[in-house]
Amino acid sequence: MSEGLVACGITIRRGGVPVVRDVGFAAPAGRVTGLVGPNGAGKSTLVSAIMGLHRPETGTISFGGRDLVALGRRERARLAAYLEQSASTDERVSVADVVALGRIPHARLWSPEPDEQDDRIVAAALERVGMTTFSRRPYASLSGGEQQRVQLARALAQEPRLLLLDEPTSHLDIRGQLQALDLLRAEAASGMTVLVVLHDLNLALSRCDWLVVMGGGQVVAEGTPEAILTQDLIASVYGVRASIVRGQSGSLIAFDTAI
Ligand SMILES: Nc1ncnc2c1ncn2[C@@H]1O[C@H](COP(=O)(O)OP(=O)(O)OP(=O)(O)O)[C@@H](O)[C@H]1O
Repeated sequence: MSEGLVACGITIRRGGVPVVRDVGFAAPAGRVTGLVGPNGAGKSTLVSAIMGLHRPETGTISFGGRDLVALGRRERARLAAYLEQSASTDERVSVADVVALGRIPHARLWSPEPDEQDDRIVAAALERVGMTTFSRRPYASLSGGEQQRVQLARALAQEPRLLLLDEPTSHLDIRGQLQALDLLRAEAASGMTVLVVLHDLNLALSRCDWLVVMGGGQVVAEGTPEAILTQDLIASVYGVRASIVRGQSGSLIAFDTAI
């Protein structure tokens, strides 16, 4: 397996407080890695640091053996796409224009206008998220879930080798959630490294190849979902009593009560 994303000894302060503390993990290439943990665990801070939005006080972050922290903005954007928790976009533009933003890192300096290839990539990305018929609509006129699909298309249009997504399914209905995760799995199968922050542990259990669990700014577990999403872990990290129901088509977490 080729080397994907590797973080070692990452500490990040926000407002003077170390909210990510000595974090190390790996997200293998060709796999969907889920980053899970309760509110405030430090997931978004960690992911945004991978994109250079917060500078770690200590530690290293590499992708394919290259130091990501040292990369310039344009170089990083050609390598990695980031779907933020609440992606903001100038809402007066059309859906196709929003997706075309994903092509900016690939624009040639001497001819910055999108060409036919860009148009094809934008159209293909819209089709992959089922939003082709919305392409001329004003972005602002879309529902929250539709906007989230368009933002996913923007990230795909960037043709990244590393895709970071912070709660990309928070506005999606159950079908949309499964479609989005299956789309990420298909991208990973063609070699992309995918790191996705999720709150839905059943989605993480059924669709992620690898999980990193954070709690209190630290990584508390890392491994295959089946191996690490145990009753004890859910109780200690989330403070929730749950049982794991093993069925023929996989396992399911049945949540009982907050402890
Ligand atoms: N400017 C700041 N000053 C102090 N603390 C901050 C600041 N910004 C963020 N934090 C804290 O950092 C911690 C980690 O936040 P982060 O957004 O990374 O968590 P998260 O795991 O993504 O949470 P959620 O699941 O709620 O999105 C939180 O406790 C948050 O309150």
